[in-house]
Amino acid sequence: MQVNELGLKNREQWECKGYSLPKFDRAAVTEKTMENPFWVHFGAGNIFRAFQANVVQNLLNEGVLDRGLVVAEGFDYEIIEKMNRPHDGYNILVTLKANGSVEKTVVGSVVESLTVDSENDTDFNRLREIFKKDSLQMASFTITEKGYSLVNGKGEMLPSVVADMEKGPEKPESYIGKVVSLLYTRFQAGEKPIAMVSMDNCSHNGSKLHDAVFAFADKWSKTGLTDKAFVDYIENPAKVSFPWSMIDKITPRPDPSVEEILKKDGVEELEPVVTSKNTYVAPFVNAEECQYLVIEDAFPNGRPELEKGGLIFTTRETVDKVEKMKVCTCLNPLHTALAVFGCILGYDLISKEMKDETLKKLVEGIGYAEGLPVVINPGILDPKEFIDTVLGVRIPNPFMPDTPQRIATDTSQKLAIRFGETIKAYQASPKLHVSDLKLIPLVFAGWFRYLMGVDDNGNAFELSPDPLLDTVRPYVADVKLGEAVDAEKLLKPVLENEKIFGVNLYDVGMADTVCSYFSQMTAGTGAVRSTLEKYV
Ligand SMILES: NC(=O)c1ccc[n+]([C@@H]2O[C@H](COP(=O)([O-])OP(=O)(O)OC[C@H]3O[C@@H](n4cnc5c(N)ncnc54)[C@H](O)[C@@H]3O)[C@@H](O)[C@H]2O)c1
Ligand SMILES: O=P(O)(O)OC[C@@H](O)[C@@H](O)[C@H](O)[C@H](O)CO
Repeated sequence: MQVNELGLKNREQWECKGYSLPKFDRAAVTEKTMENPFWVHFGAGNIFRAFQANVVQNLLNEGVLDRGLVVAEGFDYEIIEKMNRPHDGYNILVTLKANGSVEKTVVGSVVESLTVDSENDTDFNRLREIFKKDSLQMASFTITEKGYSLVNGKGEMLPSVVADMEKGPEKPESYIGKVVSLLYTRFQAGEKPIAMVSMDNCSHNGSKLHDAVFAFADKWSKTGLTDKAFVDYIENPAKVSFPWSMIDKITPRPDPSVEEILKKDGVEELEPVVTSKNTYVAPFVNAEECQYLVIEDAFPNGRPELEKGGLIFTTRETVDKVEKMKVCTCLNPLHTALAVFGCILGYDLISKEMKDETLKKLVEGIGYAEGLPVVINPGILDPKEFIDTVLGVRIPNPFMPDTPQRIATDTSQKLAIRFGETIKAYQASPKLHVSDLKLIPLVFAGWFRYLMGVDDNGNAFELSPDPLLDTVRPYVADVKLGEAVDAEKLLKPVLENEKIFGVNLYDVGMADTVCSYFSQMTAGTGAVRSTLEKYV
């Protein structure tokens, strides 16, 4: 049983093992998609495989859609070369339900997989061709928060961005440079409309994508590297929109326990790959059942009826509220708290952490007591019910192989949005006081303690990748467990960094608390646990 066109010819073999297979005519769908593509997704990672690709598959099965997806990978070409192409774009989605049952679906809705590489003429020219098509309605993105950044940890423009800004849209190297070059192709083809939809977990994600795109369009238009009117095209929402969105579906990395289930069924060549750029991909993806994708309804070239697949289209204001609810209070901050302390306390599963009474109390406190008071009810989802499900069903799901190490990736990029927004809301409130926040500073102190790369037993552990590691690790490099530490002297430059925390922790009066917690957490082995027990 191979996950590819040939291997899927014997449908019975798969169906008798309980796999749901695509019910549409894939050859016909491929042909139509090649001719009239409507949706290109940038970022061929796990969330896309588990969520968007499956939504499109369901709509193809129901006959709501007659065309599939094109996926474009602009950062980690190995994903396309080692996964998508050998498997003809197929992928197995394994849904791990909280009651222990498992649903297996072969997803075949991705009918074209391309690298976004200006050195690869075949793929890049094909993308240019796609961007010239009248039929193209949306380009979406799950490229992680750092994918939108044009600068490094020190705030300096990335060399590839500097080069592209100077050279123009012909042969760009940087991710966003390549995307803007494709938009320029669309502009040149007759200023055709398109929605550029960021689906990453960052605040006001559409604006983040817009700002990065605008920086190139503005520069190129001003320096004559593109037509002067290109920037007006980007800035005209009737031509190019940048809707905000909120996406939610816990999608851990492909896990060996799931690989084993599929192997037992007789599925072959399942081995996951960890690419040289650290993406964990396999011919299968494992995810929870629960999912939400809420998108601002701003599609200048129209859009398919994706609401029939469960997506919610609404106003920007509602997306903002729903995103604040999920990313800033009711899910992602709790994840990051569990990630940081999970790594220090030696956990390798998020669900196991929820059996640790102290950690459970910690995330309940961050969610219900500190976060919930600043959540504005978005109307389409109830915040209290949402957090009840997150803490009662989703995060503790023992069948989900999610790890603190995955979630700890890029923590420096996430603290501002996951906690800073709450701090700002306390600052702005006439009734609430930043000094009431006792657990959020505990997570910040925990992050500094995490950066030491030494667990609570005093053993070294490997930190998850993060673009700021080289910048922030040196601040704690000389701290030794059991030795007195002048936390303020060491940590001040970081505590002041609004980019990391969303606020200057001195200005909001939280720096002293973080320093005090950090000193307590470094008092010796076991000090992280005892500090948590003291304050939670
Ligand atoms: N996995 C989840 O549970 C989940 C849920 C909701 C939202 N998301 C969002 O989706 C993003 C991707 O998650 P995933 O599960 O697909 O991760 P993944 O590790 O499977 O894939 C990451 C994707 O981002 C790309 N990427 C990584 N660094 C990049 C960079 N510097 N520039 C451009 N592209 C880069 C990779 O090439 C790959 O396509 C997350 O960062 C988050 O914003 C994930
Ligand atoms: O994907 P990241 O790296 O932004 O964050 C890690 C997790 O918190 C995240 O992936 C959640 O699983 C997801 O946001 C749930 O919808």
